[in-house]
This record gives sequence, C-alpha cells and structure tokens, in this order.
Amino acid sequence: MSTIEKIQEDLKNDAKIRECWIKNVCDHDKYAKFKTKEIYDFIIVGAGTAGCVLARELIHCIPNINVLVLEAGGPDTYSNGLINLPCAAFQVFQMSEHNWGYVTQEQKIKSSVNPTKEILKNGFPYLRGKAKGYDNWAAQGPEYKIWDWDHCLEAFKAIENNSRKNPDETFKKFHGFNGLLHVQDNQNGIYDVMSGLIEAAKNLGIPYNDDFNGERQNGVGTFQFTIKDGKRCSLANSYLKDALEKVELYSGDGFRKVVSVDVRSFAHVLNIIWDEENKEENIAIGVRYFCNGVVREAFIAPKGEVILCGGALNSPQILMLSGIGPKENLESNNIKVRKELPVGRNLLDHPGGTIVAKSTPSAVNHWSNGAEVGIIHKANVEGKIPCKDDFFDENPDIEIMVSPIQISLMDPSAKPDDNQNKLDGIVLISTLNIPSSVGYLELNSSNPFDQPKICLNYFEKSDDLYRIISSLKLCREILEQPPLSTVYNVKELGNNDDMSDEDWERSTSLHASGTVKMAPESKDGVVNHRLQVYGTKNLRVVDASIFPYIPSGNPNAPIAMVAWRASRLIAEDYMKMC
Ligand SMILES: Cc1cc2nc3c(=O)[nH]c(=O)nc-3n(C[C@H](O)[C@H](O)[C@H](O)COP(=O)(O)OP(=O)(O)OC[C@H]3O[C@@H](n4cnc5c(N)ncnc54)[C@H](O)[C@@H]3O)c2cc1C
Repeated sequence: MSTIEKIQEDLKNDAKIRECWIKNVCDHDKYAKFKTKEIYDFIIVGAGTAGCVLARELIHCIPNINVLVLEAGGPDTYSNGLINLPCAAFQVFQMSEHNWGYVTQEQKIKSSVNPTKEILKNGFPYLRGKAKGYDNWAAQGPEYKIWDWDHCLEAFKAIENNSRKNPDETFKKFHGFNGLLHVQDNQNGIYDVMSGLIEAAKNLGIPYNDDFNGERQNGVGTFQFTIKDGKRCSLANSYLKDALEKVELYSGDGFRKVVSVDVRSFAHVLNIIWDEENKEENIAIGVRYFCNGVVREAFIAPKGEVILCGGALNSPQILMLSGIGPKENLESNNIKVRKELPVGRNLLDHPGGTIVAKSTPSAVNHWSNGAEVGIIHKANVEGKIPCKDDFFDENPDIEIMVSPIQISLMDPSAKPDDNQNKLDGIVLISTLNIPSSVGYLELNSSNPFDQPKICLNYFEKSDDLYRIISSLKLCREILEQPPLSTVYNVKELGNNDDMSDEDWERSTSLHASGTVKMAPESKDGVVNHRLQVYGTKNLRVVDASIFPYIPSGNPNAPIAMVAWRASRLIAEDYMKMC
C-alpha cells in the first residue's frame, strides 16, 4: 500500500472529520418539523473560502438568523478526507469531484510546459500581499476608506490563529492569535538543499525576511502555511465547521424558527429569483437551484439577502444568467437585460513561469514539504536580471515559490514505481503578483451548466512578459551559485545556452479574481464599497471577484479577509432595519 493510500485509508475512519457533518444532519432532522417553506434570512451561494467565513461570521454577529449555504460540490468527506492532506494536494486538484474542469480560450502567448516532467508539489502558503495594495482599494473614494490597510489588517488578525513560537513584538503587531484559521511555520524543518538556496540568494544580496506578512514583504525566507496537525486548515474545516455547531430554536414575534447554518451540498444555483411585482427595482427574493435531480427554490425573509460567494468564475456567471451584465453578451444569449454592468470584464490573475532543476540524489526525500522557501522581489521591466536595489524595493511585484520535488521522467516503458525514472530536484515557480494584462469572461450560452468563455490574456502587455523573464533569469542565477552548484550539484533541466526568451517555460496560476469589480459605477464597478450590486436590492457579491486590484500574494487569506469585513457591513445594515 502506498503512503497516500495508507493515509487515505486512515482518513476513511477519521471520526472527527465526519462528526460535524453527521451532527448537523441529525440536528436539522430534529428541527425539520418547524420548517414549512425554504425561507432563510440569508442565502449564501458557494461554500468556498468566502462562503465559509461569511456563514460563520453572520450567524455569530446577527442574533436569531438562519442561513442557507448552497454548494454545487460535495462535502469535505467526499473524497475520504483526501482534500485535507497537504501531500495529496496535487492529486486532489485534478479530481473531477474538486475541479470544475474549466478550460480557457487559447492564449496568444503559448505555454511551453515540458510534458516529459511531472512535478509533485503541495502548498497552502499563507500570504496577504502588500499593505499598499489595499490602500489603492481605499483610494477610490472617501466611502472606500473601510478597505484601507488598517481596516483590512484588523480583519486579517481576527481570522488568524498564528502558532509561531515566541513571537516578538513586531510579529504580534501584524498577526492574530485567536481566529479559527490556523497558520504555522513549517513543522518539519526545511531540506538542506533549501537552506542552500537561501544562502545562495543571500549571497546575491537578497535580504532575509522571517515574516512575509510583517513589516516588509520583500526578501528571501520560509513561508507560513494554513496547516494544522499535519492536515490542511481550510475555511470549511475551520469556519464552516464552527458555524454548524450553532443550532438553536428561536421563538419570538409569534413564530418559531431554527437558528442555524444549513449547508446543502450538490446544490447548483441556476439563477437569482427577482420580485416580478416590482420589476424596475431588481429586488432579489431568492435563488433557483438544482439538487437531487430537481429544480428547487429558496427564498429570503424580510431584511434578508442573497449573497454570491461562487468565486471569480462562477459569481459573474450567475449574475449574467440573472440578467445583470454586458448588454451585448446577454442579448446574444437571449437573456433579458435587467441592469447593464461590466460583469466579467476585469479578470485578473497571477501568471507565472517555472524552472525545474535536478540536484544530488537524496537531497530530497520521497515527499515534498511544498513551497518551503519564498523569494519576493521587484522585477526589471526590460527583462534584465534585477539589480540589488530591486531586492529592497518597497513594492515587490514577483513571488517565487521554491519547492523540493521528486521529478518523474515520463518514460512510457517504465513501471510506475521505478525509481530509476525519478530525480530529486527543486522547482522555482515565479508568479507576477501585480500584472498589467487584464482578461475577461462572458457567457457561452444561457445554460447554467455550460462553461463560461474565459479569456485570460496572460502576458498581453509586454511589461508582464519582460518582468517574468527578469525573475526567471534571477532564478537561473541563484541556481548557479554555491552552495547549490557545488554541494548539491544543482543543474537546471533543459538548460541550454541557445534558449531564447520565448523558450522559457510558462505556466498558469490559480488566482482568478476581479470579475465583479468593487469600484464606483462610473469607473466600471459592478459592486459598491459595501459589495452591493449596482441597480439591485438585497444582492451582494463577496468573494475573489470583487477585488478591484489583485492582492500581491496568494489570495486565500485576502478573500477570507474580505468575507470577514463583509459580515460586519451586512450585520450593520441588517441591524439598522431592526
Ligand atoms: C489548485 C489551487 C491551489 C491553490 N492554492 C492556494 C494556496 O496555497 N494559498 C492561497 O492563498 N491560495 C491558493 N489558491 C487560491 C484560493 O484557493 C482561491 O483564490 C480561493 O479559494 C477563492 O475563494 P472564493 O471564495 O472566491 O471562491 P472558491 O473558494 O472557489 O469558492 C466558490 C465556491 O462556490 C461554489 N459554486 C460555484 N458556482 C456555484 C453555483 N452555481 N452553485 C453553487 N455553488 C457554486 C464552488 O463549488 C466553490 O466551492 C489555490 C487555488 C487553486 C485552484
């Protein structure tokens, strides 16, 4: 039995993982007799990063409400808990149970990822991006001040439960220790070859940084991760799990209701239900969804809201299917336009490039620890190797994630476990954290199960391409430094002096955002500073799609932050109506 199969087997019996779901189902069955129609105070669409934080925060911030969470996918237990396993992350990403299978339009600049190499990797790095990025959100108008760095930092700290040992005063200033999202340093130590890489980077003048989420973001150092007790700490098994524990019966105002968060898995939301008696006002009153082979409807109570947390590719799709979006695209798909807005227009991502190198055998053991080391720096816009000043620049735009890996050479005649076809090595994934190129997304059809048309436009602006080339040149320079070149015999695979800039390997990233932009309506905004969709009532969007500018770091923590801030705004508005 392979290690992964063994852990999968253990997880099958992991009572703790299942306990919460089972308890939730039982409690809800007990109270089912009090339910007549599907009416909830809040309907959240999507149980991803944002939806999980929002559900928990709403049920704790607002008294006596109930919340319905509709999720198209299955619960965490669906693949025997494999989703919680850091070392299985790469396999999980590719499983159809956890992947929408979306494909993008063909890119003008072709990817040249070498198909002869298979990279085993994992991750969950915890990053927030630089403070100035959020101040840019706030600079959009006086009412946007609620998104400046001080407000965002308050939310980041509220969510975080950082377990760093003996944190100093500076670390305490920037981190939270009482939230539900567990953040930790690498518990297993790092591989020697990774320490060698840090030395090599320092020798080139790159400063050491022991906290990429602290006072400054640039430099070389080790990442912190959202992992607890060896398992992924997702927002589902931290925030949603906690939310499910609150189940009460409320009697008041002459009626009784269950106070709880009700999660329905395999429930695919099709569109928003509008109040047809007040057509001009675009008042959302519920959602239509597909579950167990039938189309069902769920409605909101007075003062309630529909909140889309479907992510940057699906929230805009639901809006467009409901008549909110660009006129031309909606009309060409026979959808009646309720409100013309540039939904799907500001598709942002972190495009990247990858370099793979082999090292001395046994420098890396069988399992990778994931992206152990990070290098964050400012790139050169002419594609030249960055100079020393760039390493200290306060506005770094590149993040390099370095992982120890085992590289499988795909020889068709080789047996699956033939170690002769495996090399130890390292991979450097360089991502452009502040891209200039912008993509778009639109409907292919009015069928809710049809994929939207996704056009990423990676590297469309030449400075993006030159900046990534600049960073990859730096990666190559680091690999050529001692002790990597001497002690660990590190050699770039496919390293070839004739290689042109166009030959650099390019890969895609996973940080789609911005498609339901938070900005003034006159500046192509779709939602206002309180995340309410322009020209509608009772409808907000709370997820990666509202980013006006993409944060300069991995987005999981920034999205959780947005959901936490949104919960306070929603609670304020709800309480005003009481
Ligand atoms: C493979 C991969 C690895 C990543 N690794 C990291 C990392 O290590 N660190 C990091 O910071 N970030 C990472 N990210 C990015 C981060 O996970 C995402 O940016 C983040 O989860 C997006 O949050 P969200 O709430 O906007 O949307 P999501 O988390 O995508 O949640 C949207 C949810 O809505 C559901 N949904 C969509 N449409 C419907 C519908 N019509 N009806 C019902 N439900 C619907 C979806 O199934 C999904 O569960 C990674 C992303 C990917 C894809």
